[in-house]
Amino acid sequence: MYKVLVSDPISDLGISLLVEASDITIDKKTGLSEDELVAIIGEYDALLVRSQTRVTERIMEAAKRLKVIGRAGVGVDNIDLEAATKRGIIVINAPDGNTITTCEHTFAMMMAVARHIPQAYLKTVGGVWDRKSFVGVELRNKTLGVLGMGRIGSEVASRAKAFGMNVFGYDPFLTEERADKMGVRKASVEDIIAEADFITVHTPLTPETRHMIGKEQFAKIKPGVRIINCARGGIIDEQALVEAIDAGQVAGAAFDVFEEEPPAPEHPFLKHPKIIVTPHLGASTIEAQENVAIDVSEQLLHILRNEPFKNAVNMPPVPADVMNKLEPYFQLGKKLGSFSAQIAVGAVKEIAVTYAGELADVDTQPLTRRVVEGVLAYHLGSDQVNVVNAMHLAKIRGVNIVVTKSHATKGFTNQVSVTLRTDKEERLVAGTLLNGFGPRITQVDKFPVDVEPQGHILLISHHDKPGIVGRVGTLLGTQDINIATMQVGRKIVGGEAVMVLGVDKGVTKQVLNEITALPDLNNAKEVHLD
Ligand SMILES: NC(=O)C1=CN([C@@H]2O[C@H](COP(=O)(O)OP(=O)(O)OC[C@H]3O[C@@H](n4cnc5c(N)ncnc54)[C@H](O)[C@@H]3O)[C@@H](O)[C@H]2O)C=CC1
Ligand SMILES: O=C(O)C(=O)COP(=O)(O)O
Repeated sequence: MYKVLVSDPISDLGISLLVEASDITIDKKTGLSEDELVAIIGEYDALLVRSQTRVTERIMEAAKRLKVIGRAGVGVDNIDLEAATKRGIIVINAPDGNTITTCEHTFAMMMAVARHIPQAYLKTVGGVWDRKSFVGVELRNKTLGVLGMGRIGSEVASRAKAFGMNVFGYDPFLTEERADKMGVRKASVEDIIAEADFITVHTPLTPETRHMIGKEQFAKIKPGVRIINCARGGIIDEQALVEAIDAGQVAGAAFDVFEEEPPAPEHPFLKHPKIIVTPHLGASTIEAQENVAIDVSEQLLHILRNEPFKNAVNMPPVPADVMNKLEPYFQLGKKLGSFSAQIAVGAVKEIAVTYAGELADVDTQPLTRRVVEGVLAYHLGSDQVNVVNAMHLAKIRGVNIVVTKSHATKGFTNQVSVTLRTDKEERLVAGTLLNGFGPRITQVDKFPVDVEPQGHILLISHHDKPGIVGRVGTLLGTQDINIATMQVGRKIVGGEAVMVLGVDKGVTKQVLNEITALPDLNNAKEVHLD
C-alpha cells in the first residue's frame, strides 16, 4: 500500500484516479507548517502539492520513504529540486493543464487594468456613481510586449492578435520563423521597453529573469505603459514599479503574483490606486485544477508502481520517439550494470557503456542512467539510488562515465556492453534483447554466453578441461542447490573458460570457496539479479 499526502487544495475530481486505486491511501492535510510536515512526512511515499507548500531540504531529510513529489501546476520554485535530486526523489509537474486558464487570467487582468474595473467596482458598490475617474484605453492598435513566449505567453499573444493588438515577443527560444507564423514581431527586451503600451511577463523566475524590468528599464520605458505579471513575483522589481507609477511613467499595473506570498499587509501594491491585484489566481479555474490534478495523479501512480513515466522535472526530458526505442532496454541496462558491479573487485573508477547497432543512432542518455543506476545500487543500496540521482551520485564519487557508439553488432540488432573499471580490474558484461526471449546476457569478459539475466547466477572461471562441469554439479548437488540452466563459454579449446549457472537458490560464501578450491577452477562468484 502506498501512502500519498496531499498538502495543498487539489481538485477531488482530478485525484479520483488515486482515490479509486486499491493500492493507494490518501491523506489530505493542508496548511501545515514546515515542522508539522517534518513530523509526518516519514510515513508517505508521495507528496502532492500546489504552490503553497514549501518543500524544503529539511522536509526531504525527514522523508525517508518519499519517492515522488507531484506539483499540480507548472512552477516548481516552491520545491528544493537540488535536495530532491540528491535524494533520488522524483519531482513531476503538470505543465500543460493550466496554460489556457492562466492566459485567460492574464487577459482579464489586462482588460481590468485598461478599464479600471476593480477600482470602478469598489466605488460603485460604495454608493458613488463616478464616471469621470475611470476613463480607460482600448487594446486595439496598442502594442503588447510579451516577455517569455512559452506555453502561456504564446496563448496570450494569439488572443492579443484577435483583439487587434501588435504583438512583440521576446524569448531566447523564439525563432524568426515561429514568430512569423504567429504574426508576432520577434523583439528584444529593449524594443519592448521602448515601444510597448502593455507589457506582460511569462517566464519562470530565474537569476536571469529576476528584476528583468527594474529601475534601469523603467527609466527608459514608454510613458503610459501598463504592466501585467501573472507569472512569478520578482520578475518585475516591485519597488521600482511603484516609483515609476508615482513618477507618472507607468499608467498602471496588474499583478497576480508577488515577491513574497502572501504579501505583507503594508505592501505598497495593496493600497495603490493604480495597481490591481489578485491572490495568485492564475491557475484557479475548475477546468485547470482538474487537468493538472489528473495529469499529476496519472504520473504519480506510474512512479509509485515502478511503471514507465513521462518526463520528470529533475531529469532531462526524453522525446516520446526516443523513449519508445529505449524503454525496452531499461531493465537490461540496469541488470548489466548490476552484474558488472557484482563481479568486479575494487573501487569503481569508470563505467564505460558501448551501444552497438540501431541504438547507436539514438540519444541513449536515459539508458546510460539505468546502467549507472544498476552499478551504484549494488554498492550503495537500491533504496539509495534511482534513475534520478544516479548520475549525480556517480559525479560526486568521481566515477567517470564514458559512452561510445558503434554500428557493428556481432549479429545482434542491438547490443549494450558495460565495461566496469575499478582500481583493481576491468570487467565486461554485454547483453541484448532477443525477439521472443527478452533480455539476454551475450558476453562476460571475452567469453560469448547466452544467459537470462534473472535470479541467482553463478559465474565460474576455469580451465577448459573435461570433468569440470561434473565436479561443480556434484558439489552443488551435495549442498541441495539445483542447477536450472547452464552455459559454458570459451575462446579456444583447452584455454580459459567461463561457466554460467542459473541456480534455484542463493549460494553461501562457504560453497563458493569450496568451488574455487576444486582443481582447475580459478574463481566463483554469485550474482543476483531481481
Ligand atoms: N499565476 C499563476 O497561477 C500561474 C503562473 N504560472 C507561471 O507562468 C510562467 C510561464 O509558464 P509557462 O508558459 O507554462 O512556462 P513555459 O516554460 O512554457 O514558458 C516559459 C518561457 O520563458 C522563457 N524564458 C526563460 N528565460 C527567459 C528570459 N530571460 N527572457 C525571456 N524569456 C525567457 C522560456 O524560454 C520559455 O519559453 C511560469 O513562471 C509559471 O510558473 C503558470 C501557471 C499559473
Ligand atoms: O502552475 C503554476 O506555476 C502556478 O503558479 C499555479 O499555482 P497554484 O497551483 O494555483 O498554487
